[in-house]
Amino acid sequence: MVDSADLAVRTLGPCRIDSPLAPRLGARETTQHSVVEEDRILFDDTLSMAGARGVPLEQLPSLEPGGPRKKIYFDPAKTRVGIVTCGGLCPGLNDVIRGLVLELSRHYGVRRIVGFRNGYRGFIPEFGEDVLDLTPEVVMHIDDEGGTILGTSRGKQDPEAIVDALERLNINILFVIGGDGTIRGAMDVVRVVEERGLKVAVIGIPKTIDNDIPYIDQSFGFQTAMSEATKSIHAASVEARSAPGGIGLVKLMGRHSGFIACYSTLAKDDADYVLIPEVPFALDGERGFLEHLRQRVQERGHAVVVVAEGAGQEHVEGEEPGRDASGNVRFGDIGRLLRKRIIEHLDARGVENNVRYFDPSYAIRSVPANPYDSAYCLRLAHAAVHAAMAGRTEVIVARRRRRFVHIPMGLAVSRRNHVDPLGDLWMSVLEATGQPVRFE
Ligand SMILES: Nc1ncnc2c1ncn2[C@@H]1O[C@H](COP(=O)(O)OP(=O)(O)O)[C@@H](O)[C@H]1O
Ligand SMILES: O=P(O)(O)OC[C@H]1O[C@](O)(COP(=O)(O)O)[C@@H](O)[C@@H]1O
Ligand SMILES: [Mg+2]
Repeated sequence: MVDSADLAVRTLGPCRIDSPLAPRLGARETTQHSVVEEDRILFDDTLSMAGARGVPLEQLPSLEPGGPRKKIYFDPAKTRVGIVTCGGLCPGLNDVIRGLVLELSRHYGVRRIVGFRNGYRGFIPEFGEDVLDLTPEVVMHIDDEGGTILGTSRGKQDPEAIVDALERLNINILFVIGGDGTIRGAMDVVRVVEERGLKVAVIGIPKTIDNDIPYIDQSFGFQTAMSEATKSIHAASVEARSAPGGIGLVKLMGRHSGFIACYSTLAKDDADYVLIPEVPFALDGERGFLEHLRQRVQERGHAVVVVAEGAGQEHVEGEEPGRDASGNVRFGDIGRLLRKRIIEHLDARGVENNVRYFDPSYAIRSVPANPYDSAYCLRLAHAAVHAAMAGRTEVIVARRRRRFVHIPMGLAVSRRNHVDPLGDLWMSVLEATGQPVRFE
């Protein structure tokens, strides 16, 4: 259970410098549209959860609000900033980089901003990566392209060497744009910064198309990625409806979470089945998936199946793809397994079938952000700059229940965000597809 200690935000010290944005903050007060910096945002949002704490109102766990402060910690004229992007691609990475540079330059007057290339390896001399000077002119139109102008990578790097690079370049603010692994790497950097008694702020902007980062509404880029995924689901539906016994089968990314599969199905209500990592399913047997699919195809003449890449791994044992450079599990190919098993099952029963397999894989994450995610990325970048200039560290900036907040990194990596099989989202998917609650 999350408590107040989990939500405490670390700071480098008192804020004594007038913020350039202070004149804009004078008349503000806490409303449903804004929160003043002295206020806090309740963590629990139902009476039952708040009541279960059994503590007075002021002791309920609460989050520090994001947004500009009247006073800041860093002197903009003496501030040098580093930016790094790590892990898998996600629509909006360039939007975040652009937003950070424009906010730092235009509103705080920070002039020295560098980008580290290819993830954390950009700090390590052996990789010979030069840094990239980031100015408004350099970043102005980078949001038109997917990917990241800095490049990215996976694989743990030595935090001591990373902090050596920060010291060599006199960097006192580091923005890390990445997912769970990146945030863990940032925590290692914070530890070394403290051991050396340095005053360096490390702020995370949570990134992943998987939406597997907890305690936030949705990670940036997720909406764009799931929108891209709907194109494959629609194509699968067209193929399935255009052939006797047509079956469209779509495999989608998402790692150990089924959010992309769920939302892209709800958006393009063409799927008859959604299979996700969070809900096991039996393939065989009278109540298994294959038999149910056979009946659906014989009744309707076609069907669409959406499967998340991490689903049904118990059916692809023996394929030992191992782990990637960051230690993330690599999955057996559930898409190809399902394709094979569906054809075998229907052929054996003399049921005509034409299976069309779609694996959009990287196509959903290498596109530019849609306008919604672009706006979201810009606001996240603004919040990250405000947090850093106010001397916060070891936090990610996030939107939680429509409010921008500071979430300690330790909490952000304490668990993974999953589709709750008993939650509203999965209920909606079952209602949309009409599939049984369980295949067993
Ligand atoms: N457990 C960890 N501890 C420290 N650093 C990590 C850890 N896992 C990953 N990293 C660092 O974070 C980077 C990205 O992590 P990864 O899990 O691949 O992607 P993402 O952060 O997008 O989920 C890796 O290049 C690695 O340097
Ligand atoms: O980019 P790689 O190494 O092929 O890994 C693919 C994985 O990256 C992702 O696209 C995004 O993962 P991260 O955001 O955690 O990096 C996953 O959905 C997918 O399983
Ligand atoms: Mg990740």
